[in-house]
Amino acid sequence: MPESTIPVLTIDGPSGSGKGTISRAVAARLGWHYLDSGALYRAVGVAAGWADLDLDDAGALVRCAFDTVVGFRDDAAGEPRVLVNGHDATDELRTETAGAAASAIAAIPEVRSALKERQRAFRQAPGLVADGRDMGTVIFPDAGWKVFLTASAEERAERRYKQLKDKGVSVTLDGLLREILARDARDASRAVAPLRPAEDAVRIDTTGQGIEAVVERVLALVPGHGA
Ligand SMILES: Nc1ncnc2c1ncn2[C@@H]1O[C@H](COP(=O)(O)OP(=O)(O)OP(=O)(O)O)[C@@H](O)[C@H]1O
Ligand SMILES: Nc1ccn([C@H]2C[C@H](O)[C@@H](COP(=O)(O)O)O2)c(=O)n1
Repeated sequence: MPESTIPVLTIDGPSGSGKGTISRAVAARLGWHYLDSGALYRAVGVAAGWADLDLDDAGALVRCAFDTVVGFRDDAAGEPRVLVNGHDATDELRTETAGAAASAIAAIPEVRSALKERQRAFRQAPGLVADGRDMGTVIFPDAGWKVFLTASAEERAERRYKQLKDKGVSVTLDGLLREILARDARDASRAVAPLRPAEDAVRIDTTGQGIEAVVERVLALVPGHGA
């Protein structure tokens, strides 16, 4: 099947809007592949940290983006794991520190270019669900279905708070809200591929909506897959 005819559904949105959760569930229901593009940016940020690189050294970060090897696999319990340069970095990748580092390096245009083809290579039959910030605008502008997920910043902070508490991570709700607002501002204001809905994206505000309801709303967009 020529790559351009393989169906793609993109789900973009700010941090904590539920992109990863919804995309994974929708991909499973469709039997399609899943791309967590944020994990690629987080992996470069984490690899840069391991190599003690300066987050202001754009040249070194671009080299790091080209050199960092990222692998995705499910463990025996079916939980997704991410390998960075052969090491299981799943837990480190999910920290707020890694998210902030990813957001900072993602503002460097050459880092974005370095990751572009790697993301497009995930377009494999029978289809792909891709989540991130620029999936519908830059990486897969020809996607058949585009979603832009939102939720109030307060609800997103509460979701993250609950998620981290459940993992035994000590955080405060106020601190998380500040981090979420700072990351939204940085991701939306950068010059290249800023966080914004594609013109043809369907916007879904998930504030007060459960995960299953959102999954059904997204699936309803794909002919033959609604409830
Ligand atoms: N509609 C929803 N209602 C309640 N909780 C939700 C909903 N969607 C997602 N969540 C929960 O919110 C948390 C964050 O979701 P998720 O990691 O999918 O967000 P994200 O947009 O991918 O965030 P990030 O961009 O930071 O990776 C998870 O604990 C998830 O279970
Ligand atoms: N398509 C993407 C995906 C991610 N980023 C950057 C900006 C985010 O703050 C950071 C972490 O992403 P997350 O794992 O929270 O989805 O990575 C981006 O610029 N473009």
